[in-house]
Amino acid sequence: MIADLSLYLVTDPALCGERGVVDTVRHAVDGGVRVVQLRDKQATDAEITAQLIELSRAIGGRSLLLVNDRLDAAIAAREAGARVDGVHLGQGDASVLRARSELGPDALIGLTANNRAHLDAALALPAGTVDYLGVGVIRPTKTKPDHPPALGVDGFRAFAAASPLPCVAIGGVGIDDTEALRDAGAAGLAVVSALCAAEDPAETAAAFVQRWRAAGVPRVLSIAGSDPSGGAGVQADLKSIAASGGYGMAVITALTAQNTQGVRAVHVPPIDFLREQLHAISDDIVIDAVKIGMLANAEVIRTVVEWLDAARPPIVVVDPVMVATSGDRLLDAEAEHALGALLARADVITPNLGELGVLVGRDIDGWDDALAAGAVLSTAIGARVLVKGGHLDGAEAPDALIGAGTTIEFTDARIETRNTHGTGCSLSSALATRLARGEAPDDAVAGSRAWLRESLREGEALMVGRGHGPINHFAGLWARGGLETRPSAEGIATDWWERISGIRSDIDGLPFIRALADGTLGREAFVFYLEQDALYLREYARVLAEASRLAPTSAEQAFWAHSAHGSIVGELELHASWLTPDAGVSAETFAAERAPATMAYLDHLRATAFTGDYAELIAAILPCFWLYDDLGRRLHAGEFGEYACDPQHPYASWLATYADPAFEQATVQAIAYVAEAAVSASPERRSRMHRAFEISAAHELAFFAAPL
Ligand SMILES: Cc1ncc(COP(=O)(O)OP(=O)(O)O)c(N)n1
Ligand SMILES: Cc1nc(C(=O)O)sc1CCOP(=O)(O)O
Ligand SMILES: [Mg+2]
Repeated sequence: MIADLSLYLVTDPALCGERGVVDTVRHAVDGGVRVVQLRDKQATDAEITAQLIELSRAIGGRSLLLVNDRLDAAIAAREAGARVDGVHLGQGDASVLRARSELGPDALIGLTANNRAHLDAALALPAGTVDYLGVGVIRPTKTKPDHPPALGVDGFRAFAAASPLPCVAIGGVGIDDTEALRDAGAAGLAVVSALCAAEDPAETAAAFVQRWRAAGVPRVLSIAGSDPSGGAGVQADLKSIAASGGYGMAVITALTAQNTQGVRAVHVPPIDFLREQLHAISDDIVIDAVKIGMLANAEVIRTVVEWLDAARPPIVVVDPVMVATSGDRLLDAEAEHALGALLARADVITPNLGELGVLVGRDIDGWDDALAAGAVLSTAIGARVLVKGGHLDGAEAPDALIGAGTTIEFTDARIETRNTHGTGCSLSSALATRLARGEAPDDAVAGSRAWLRESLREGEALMVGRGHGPINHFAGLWARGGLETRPSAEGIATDWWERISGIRSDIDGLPFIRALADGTLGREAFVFYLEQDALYLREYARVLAEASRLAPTSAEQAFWAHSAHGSIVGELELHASWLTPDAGVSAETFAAERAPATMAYLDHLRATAFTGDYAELIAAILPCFWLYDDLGRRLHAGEFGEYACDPQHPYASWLATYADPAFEQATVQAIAYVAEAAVSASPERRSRMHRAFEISAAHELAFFAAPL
């Protein structure tokens, strides 16, 4: 394990005063100290051993524990069962070679180096003998009166630049040195008086940690499954971490074969390989935060828990991936049980309402109930809970950060988009990164949510997949960097047409279409269809007229008005030519009942017209043009059989109306108007347009299916 040396407390009994060393250490570790070095020049070895045993208990594995100078005392404390992780030795102290030999390869051994000669000597030692260098003094300090000449920050920078070993800055280090020393290459700050003499060591340590984190690029490890479509899993985590200002790393717990339409297969590699991945990272890289996502089974969960206890990352965010978008439970009972141990090691968990329900053992009934359940869970696991309300119905999309006796709610208008794949993964990764940058929890949630909303709004432009597409993790960065890419009108039209390919093939396969094409369609079904078409066209004409009224240009106003005229003329011709008494149709066709499919379609169009949004309305209007034109030309071109082109076909004259060149031209124009409106629309409005378009296409399918 590589040690996190970021905040390194060296104790001094005099400076700890009446509070004493143990309580000072306990509070400082509570505040985020990562290494404790017991330093006491007056105590006997036996006394040092006893203090190490007491400190080991007080720290409880939450920080590393070293001892200054006293190698034998460290050995004795270990033999007494204390967890003593290593020693720090000076130039005149015991040999680091002996320390390594006595304490073993996993011990943390530090060596003081105040000048170039010390550095060269350290580098001449066998590799792996020394883990880090204590380099000082940065400035004169009373804590060590016999200190060597001050290096200053620049002297430290030069030293660190020449050292392949991590360098911890020591000697006169205060909180205001944090940024400069981290920038100078420090692997950590070793402080004595700044913490031992502090009125509140926990608060002071936390302040040091916040400044240290804010001064660097957080190294964030995602432990999750792989989503080859790039929208969720480690792929989304890495994008989210990078977009939030972190350096992302990823350990893969499971391989999935999935796309925007669902998961096809899951492969869980051998558990030893997961363990190897985890240790490969923690043996080499200081981890500032971990985000844990999909853990496929109990064995994977236990392996991750075991590693967490060894690696002790300072920030752990768990996205309890337990319930699929479909509502299916993703973990078996054993895994759900094992999850408890993982949650107990989390700083924040981010369940959606389904996952919250599983974790508290009951269904969640609305937002207030979710808040209550979140509070229960937070108390039970001793961590903050970010309850995600995205699955709630309604115009609002709330979240709430619950924990430490507070509930902070965040709410915004829901963003209407189908491109929500990986939203949960992305939010939790952004949150972990922001926490590792030193942001306060509520600020980190607010910032992550704002970034996520921008990414959701821009997801449509990516045009990824035919199902629930991904968010655009870098939308904001691209916009600010001049890299924003707007889709072309042609690209949008192609994408939208492709996205209804399933509906289009379903229409082709309908009995009604097949029977119409091969001439076997019964008279009754045909007349039913004509009647419904007549009822539809009369109302469709009104919707087209509304589009004309809303149109932003006179050309579009004229086009939609002309189309409205064409629709009502078409309806009238239906009557004149087909809906006649000798066709066995009553003159009062409009007394005919609107079939459910007709009613639903018209309701969708009228509801869209009611929004007053021109772009959304013409998107809803478009499928009627596009699908009829496409179907008619293919029918007429013989794609459904040559007979459809035969003048002897019982419906030859009807089929001929489908292939009208004027209608084809009108369709091309309608597509152009919609695509141009989509290009200039905001991503959110474009998403609403696309949704209206897709719903209309689905109604077309139902309309063609109704007669048979
Ligand atoms: C982290 C760290 N760096 C340097 C020292 C100084 O150790 P040493 O040179 O052994 O001097 P004394 O501490 O013994 O006075 C340190 N203790 N820790
Ligand atoms: C223990 C120690 N070693 C130093 C070295 O330069 O090797 S300076 C030092 C004391 C640092 O105390 P304070 O943080 O209160 O300045
Ligand atoms: Mg010493």
